[in-house]
Amino acid sequence: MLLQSVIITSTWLARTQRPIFSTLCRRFLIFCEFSASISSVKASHIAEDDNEFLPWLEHKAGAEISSALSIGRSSYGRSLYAAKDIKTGDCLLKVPYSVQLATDNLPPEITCLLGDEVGNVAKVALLILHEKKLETNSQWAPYISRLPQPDDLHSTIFWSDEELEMIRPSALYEETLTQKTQIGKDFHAVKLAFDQYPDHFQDLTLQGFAHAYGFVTSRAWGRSRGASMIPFADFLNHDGTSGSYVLSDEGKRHSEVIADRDFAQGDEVLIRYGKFSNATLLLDFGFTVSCNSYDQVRIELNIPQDDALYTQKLELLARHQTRSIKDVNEFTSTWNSFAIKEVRSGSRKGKGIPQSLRAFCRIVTCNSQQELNALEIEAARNDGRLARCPLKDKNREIGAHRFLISEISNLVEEYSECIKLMVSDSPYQCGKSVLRRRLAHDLLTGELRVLKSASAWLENYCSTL
Ligand SMILES: C[S@@+](CC[C@H](N)C(=O)[O-])C[C@H]1O[C@@H](n2cnc3c(N)ncnc32)[C@H](O)[C@@H]1O
Repeated sequence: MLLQSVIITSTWLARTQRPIFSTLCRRFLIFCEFSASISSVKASHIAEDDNEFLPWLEHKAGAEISSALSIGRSSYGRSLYAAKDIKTGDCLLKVPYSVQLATDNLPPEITCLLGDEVGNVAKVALLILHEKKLETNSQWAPYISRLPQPDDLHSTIFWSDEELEMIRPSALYEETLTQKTQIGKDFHAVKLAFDQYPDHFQDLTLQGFAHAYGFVTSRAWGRSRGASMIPFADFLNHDGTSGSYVLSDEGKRHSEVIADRDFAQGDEVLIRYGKFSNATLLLDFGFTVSCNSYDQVRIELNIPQDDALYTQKLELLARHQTRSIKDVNEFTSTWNSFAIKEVRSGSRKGKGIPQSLRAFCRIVTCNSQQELNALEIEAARNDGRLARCPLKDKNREIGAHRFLISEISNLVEEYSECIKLMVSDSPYQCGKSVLRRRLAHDLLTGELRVLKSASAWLENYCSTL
C-alpha cells in the first residue's frame, strides 16, 4: 500500500491526495488515517531479539519513540501491545522523519542513475535491496532483517495463474495484472539504468524486485516526500473498525499515533490503515477481513453493439461525459465503469448505487432518438448531467432499473459459481494454498454481498415505484 495518513502542517491542514489504486502511483497517498483498537488477543510472547529493536531505533533517532508500546507476536505476525495502561488521547508512538526510509535515503550515486520513469515505490524498493545487500554493514540492518520473508507475502501480485483464476470475476483480477505489468516496467527501467554499472544491482531479478516492491506497498505511508517506511509503526496491524489517526507532522518532522480509546496493559493495539475494501487490502497487504464494510464491486456496462441507436447513444454520452471520479479505494467511475457499495436495507435513496450508473441505464434502455433528445434537453435545463432524474414514464424507469438488475444477476451467478468451485476444490491443499483460497473466498463473498444488496434495493425500487 501506501498506508493512509493525515499530514498535518503548521496550520493543521489535512491534505487529501491519493494516487491511483492498483496502479503504482496510487500509492503516494497523502491522506492517511490510523485508528487504534483493542484486540482481545493479549501479548503472547515477545521474541527475544525484538526486545532490542526499540532501544536500537531510539538510539538512532536520539529520541524516545514509545514508552507505551512493546513488540509481540499475534496471528498477524509481529504486532504492538500496550506496555502499560493507556488512556484515550495518549501518544502511542512518535517516529522522527530522520529514522524513516524514503527515496532521499538512496545514495546519490544510485539516485542520479534513475530517471523520472522510475516511481517512488520502486525507488524505496531499491533502497531496501541496497541496504539488504550491505547485510550487517547496513545502518538499517536491525530493521531490514525484520522484514517478512518472501513466502509470507500474499498480495495477489504473488499468486500463481491458477490461484488468480479463483478471483476472476472480481475487478481485482485485472488490477493485479495491471500492477504486475507496472512492476515489470519499473524493473526494466531500473535494469536499464544500472546496465553500465556492475556494482549496482547486477544480480537483481524481477522476483527479488517484486518482493521488495511488496514490502513497500504493504508497509510504507504516504508523506509529502513520497512513500516512507516508518520503522516500529509498521509493526502495527490493521483493524478496519477503529477510527483514530496517525499524523505526519511536517512542522515537527515526525509521524505519530494517538490512542482513540483506553487500552489495558497487554492489549494488542491495532490501527486502521485506511477505509479499504478487501480488494485493496488483498492487493496491497495480502490479507482480507471478513464482513468488510468498505467492500465494493466495480461493474462495467456497455451499450449492446446490436442496439439500433448504438452510435447515437455513444455520441450522447461522449457529449456529456463528466470527469472521472476516484473514491477512497481508488476505484474510478468512468463513463461505463461504476463502483457499487453495499446498500443498507431500508435505505430510501439507494446510497451505494451511483446515480451515474442509474443514469447510464436510463440512456442504454432508450428506444428512440426522441427519447434521447428529451434526455439531452432535460440535462441542458438542469446541471448538464444526463438522465439524473427518474424517467417520467414509470414503465421506462422500471425498464432501466430492470436492465441493471439483470446485469447484476449475471454477476451474482458468476460469483456464486466461482465460490462454489472454490469450496469444492481439492481438499488436499495445505499451507499457502489454503490461506489464499480463504483470501479469495473472503473477497468474492464480500463482493457478492454488495451485489446482492444492490439487487435487493433495485427490486424494491421497481416494485414500489
Ligand atoms: C504494516 S505490516 C504490520 C506488521 C506485520 N504483522 C509484521 O509482522 O511485521 C502489514 C502486514 O501485517 C499483516 N496484517 C496486518 N493487519 C492484518 C490483519 N488484520 N489480518 C491479517 N494480517 C494482517 C499483513 O501481512 C500485512 O501485510
